Amino acid sequence: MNIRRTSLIVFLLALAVLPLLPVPEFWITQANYIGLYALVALGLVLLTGVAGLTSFGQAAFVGMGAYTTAYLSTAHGFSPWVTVWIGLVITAVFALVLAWVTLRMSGHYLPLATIAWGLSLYYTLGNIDALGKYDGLLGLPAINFFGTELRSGRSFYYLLWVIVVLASFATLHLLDSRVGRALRAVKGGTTMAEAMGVNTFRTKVMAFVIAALFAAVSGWLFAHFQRTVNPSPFGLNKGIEYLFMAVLGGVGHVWGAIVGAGIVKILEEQLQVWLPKLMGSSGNYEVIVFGIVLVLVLHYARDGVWAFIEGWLPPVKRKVDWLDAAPLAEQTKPPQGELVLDVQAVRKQFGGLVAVNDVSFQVKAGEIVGLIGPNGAGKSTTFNLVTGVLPATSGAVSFRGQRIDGLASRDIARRGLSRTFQHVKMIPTMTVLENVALGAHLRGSRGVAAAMLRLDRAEERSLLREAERQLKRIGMEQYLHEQAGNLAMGPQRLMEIARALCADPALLLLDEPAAGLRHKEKQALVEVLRQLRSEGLSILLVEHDMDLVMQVTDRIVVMEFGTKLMEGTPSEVQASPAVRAAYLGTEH
Ligand SMILES: Nc1ncnc2c1ncn2[C@@H]1O[C@H](COP(=O)(O)OP(=O)(O)OP(=O)(O)O)[C@@H](O)[C@H]1O
Repeated sequence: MNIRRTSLIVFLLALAVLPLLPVPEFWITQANYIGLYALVALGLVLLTGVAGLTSFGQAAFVGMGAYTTAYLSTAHGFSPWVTVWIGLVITAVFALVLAWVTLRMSGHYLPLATIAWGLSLYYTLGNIDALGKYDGLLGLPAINFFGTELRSGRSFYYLLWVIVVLASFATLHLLDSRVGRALRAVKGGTTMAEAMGVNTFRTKVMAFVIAALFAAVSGWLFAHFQRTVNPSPFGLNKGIEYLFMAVLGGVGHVWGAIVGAGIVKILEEQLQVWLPKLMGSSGNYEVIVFGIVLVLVLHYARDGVWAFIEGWLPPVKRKVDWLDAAPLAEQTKPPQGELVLDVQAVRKQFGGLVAVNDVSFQVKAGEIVGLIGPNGAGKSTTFNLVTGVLPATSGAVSFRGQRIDGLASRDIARRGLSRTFQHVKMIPTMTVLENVALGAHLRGSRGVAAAMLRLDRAEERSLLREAERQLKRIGMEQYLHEQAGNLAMGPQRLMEIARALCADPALLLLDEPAAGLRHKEKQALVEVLRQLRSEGLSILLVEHDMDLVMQVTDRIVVMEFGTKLMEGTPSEVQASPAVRAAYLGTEH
């Protein structure tokens, strides 16, 4: 048995036996608070650590769960087992609205909006008569668990920690799934994820809602643990503290949430005892210490405490369980010679600059077309117009007879057009296999619930099988379990091609695939491209390496200053004085 599994079992056993030991009640209370906090921090692992979205407003969602159950159980006699669901629904609605409004906007809108949300809920709760204003509500019932009232800290402990452990495993399962890969892809910007067919907005909203729901469950438990609620634990300060726990523990790691919650709770307790003694007066001095610790952590240990623990553990090795998985369905491919891509007088203006000036060209099934030109000629912009990254100012782009200009990248990807990037875009902390499996996102359909409950395994095995098949197709099977971030530039670019192939495209768009490659790697790339063409794939290739372009392309479109200079076979282009002049920068 490996050390990871052993450590996990030891941890779970320790959790299970703690209340049975003759430890002081105070320990149990501490452990309960750690569990309550860990549940909120767990949501932040998904939201901030994995999806890269910062929220200071989680305490407000805790308050929502707590106050819903407090009010309904005291004023209307609802059972906590009913109020938990009502709290979750109310929280989901608020989280959806908040996410809907703020997540479309980039930059600092979300953190700012969550600060506003944290502040406003606190003052709202404190001003509603029915909720007891700042005094809050008293006399909440204890949770009744199959006839047993969970009144003592020890009995409450089990319900709480079972929920925390289940939520941790559900989060781990989610991260190791189709949706989890999409969520990780969102962090580095939306372009790559969208090109792989991920609806990045929906994915972010999903993360926000899940984090809010975890917080609401924590609030529900908190309310019935304390048996009283008031607004102060749900204010902005606490929201910042939750974020601190997640960052300190290791914001990208599920177990970091528990570690962070544990450290903060114990530290807080100790500091509250010692600091007033040291300072000679009472006050919230621990907040100052937390601030300093946070700055130090962000400076010296960005990945938090868990990263250190992780460093001691052996690397996770994925079990190969997909060899007999059902193959994914494939789209019917266009017959050789059929018009695949038709670019008609496409134009892009950036203010006064015409980056692409009424350019037209076509790509037929089974051919490799090169798009070349000096720096700044407009190749990448043309590429982005075709793939939906940029909207065209005018002109038309059709793919297999249907207009695709104006469509989102992910909708274009769905039609069978897949791409790589000039600067490799990948998830460095995932393995090569997982990165490539992201390319097959649109070929799967299982969502969050299936992933959390591990009901997505059959589909997941098929996706991984396909990823392995594509890696083998381009000769990269030896890198399957390597962390993508450890790869040299050549294999990284090949990995991007495998990822694009995983989408089962009819047309592959490669943006400077040979950039940064060594001679041998370029030769390998030439072989890969030829092989793909022989398998009937069409390829549009933007490339600066003339040697490679001349070796693999059937036709070449030359651009200069945003316009199409000429189009022809490699030998025609090589013989053209105009092309030579364009590259040498002389008049023609
Ligand atoms: N978002 C943008 N805003 C303003 N100008 C832009 C933008 N993107 C590109 N341009 C300009 O459009 C022109 C074409 O750029 P583009 O990147 O398409 O050229 P390229 O042929 O791909 O060049 P390279 O080979 O260096 O990648 C350049 O003058 C560039 O500065």
